[in-house]
Amino acid sequence: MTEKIRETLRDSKKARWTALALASFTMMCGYFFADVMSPLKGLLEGQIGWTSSDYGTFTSAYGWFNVFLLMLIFGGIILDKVGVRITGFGAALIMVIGTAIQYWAISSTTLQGSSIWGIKSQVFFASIGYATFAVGVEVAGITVTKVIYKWFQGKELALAMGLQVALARVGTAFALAFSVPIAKITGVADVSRSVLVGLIALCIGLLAFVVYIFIDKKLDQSIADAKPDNLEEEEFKISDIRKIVTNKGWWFIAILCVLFYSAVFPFLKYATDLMVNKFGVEMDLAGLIPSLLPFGTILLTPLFGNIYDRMGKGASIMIWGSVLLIVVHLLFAVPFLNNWAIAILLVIMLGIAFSLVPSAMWPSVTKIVPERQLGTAMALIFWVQNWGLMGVPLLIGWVLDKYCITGQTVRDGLMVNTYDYTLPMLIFAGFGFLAVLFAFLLKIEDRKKGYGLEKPNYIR
Ligand SMILES: NCCCC[C@H](NC(=O)[C@@H](N)CCCCN)C(=O)O
Repeated sequence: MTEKIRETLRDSKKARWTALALASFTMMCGYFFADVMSPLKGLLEGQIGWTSSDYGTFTSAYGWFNVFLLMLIFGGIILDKVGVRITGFGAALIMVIGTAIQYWAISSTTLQGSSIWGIKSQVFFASIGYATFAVGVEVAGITVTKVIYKWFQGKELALAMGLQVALARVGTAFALAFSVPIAKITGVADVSRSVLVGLIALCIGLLAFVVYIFIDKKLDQSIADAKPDNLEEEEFKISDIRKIVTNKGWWFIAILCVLFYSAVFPFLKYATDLMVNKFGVEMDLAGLIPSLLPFGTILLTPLFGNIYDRMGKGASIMIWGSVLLIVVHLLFAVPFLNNWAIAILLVIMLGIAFSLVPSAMWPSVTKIVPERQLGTAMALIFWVQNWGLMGVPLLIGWVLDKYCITGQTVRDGLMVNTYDYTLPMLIFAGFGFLAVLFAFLLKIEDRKKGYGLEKPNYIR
């Protein structure tokens, strides 16, 4: 049996790392686009008259279809039923379509001045585009998890997942660092230009996935050739959903995930604005400090993944990452700590937290559910998480508009509000406290059920 398994294409280092590179590239483009608007909050206010609440509505649209129309869950079920090739291609195509809608909305002048259901038309359609894109990028995310498990099970699983996340962070870092310069490249600020660059990147990402499809076919063929004729694999059944949602360990990971990520991704959406308002950084440079966060994680996530592969301690890694998250957000909340050097230090610390938890969390899911349920289990975790990714930016936008406006100022010749970020940062720290609690519960559950979260992934 062991002999047979060794004969599949996944045993070729070149093949499995190439597969990882292609799928991760598609995700990197998706992550670039996901955050391309984040550093543009100030420009959106000045150039096309968006308020913080408009911006909050737009960013929260990320979860509209995923959460309310259950698109993510359908995506997970489709993934477990039809496999990574069709699902991944469909997801990449949906990303391109959503991005194109958003580009049209942002660049259109005809939408300005009207509204739909009380939302500015331009905000509404940009949000629809972003919500569509979000279905694609989230389903692509779960597909890539299954892709990595397919190629790396019993091998460098957490390292591979860490590298995929690291490349995704490169996409985020590029968006945070270059979105404003791209918008201003001609000297006249145009936010739609950054969105267009994202659209082009995603078209290339789609092509990369098409290439992946050919390698994946070869892998399946090699697995079929190596498998004894009488060995039937158990297929995913809809009743498996019940098994997933009655699994306590799965719930602890899902809740930890929503809490932890709610204190990171929504924070990033406002981080550029925080740098300007609290730390007095010039708007053109303000995106650079938050962009250090993904840069740090690029090295650290695979590093911690490698440690998990070889030494285990997955549940403990998640606890330490969540503790660090609280420390960072509490320090961000302290009013007199307002020097930009402190902001850099805190972002670096947040980068460590943001490497620890994901490096251990995603490989751990594969230890809690069997492979045939992996797509659906991941989709359900992402679904729970998307409530946070959708609700928290909305909450922070509302809190800022309602409680945190301290005055007005002229930036880049445009009149904008100034904000006190203490309250939003305390809210983020609160998520961190709850995350630590659930990380502990997960560790206890692991001890009871013997998932092996504290054990190495690598089978020698
Ligand atoms: N192989 C799966 C890795 C998941 C990585 C994880 N992504 C998510 O949690 C997404 N649901 C949210 C992506 C939001 C993008 N702005 C991550 O750590 O990025």
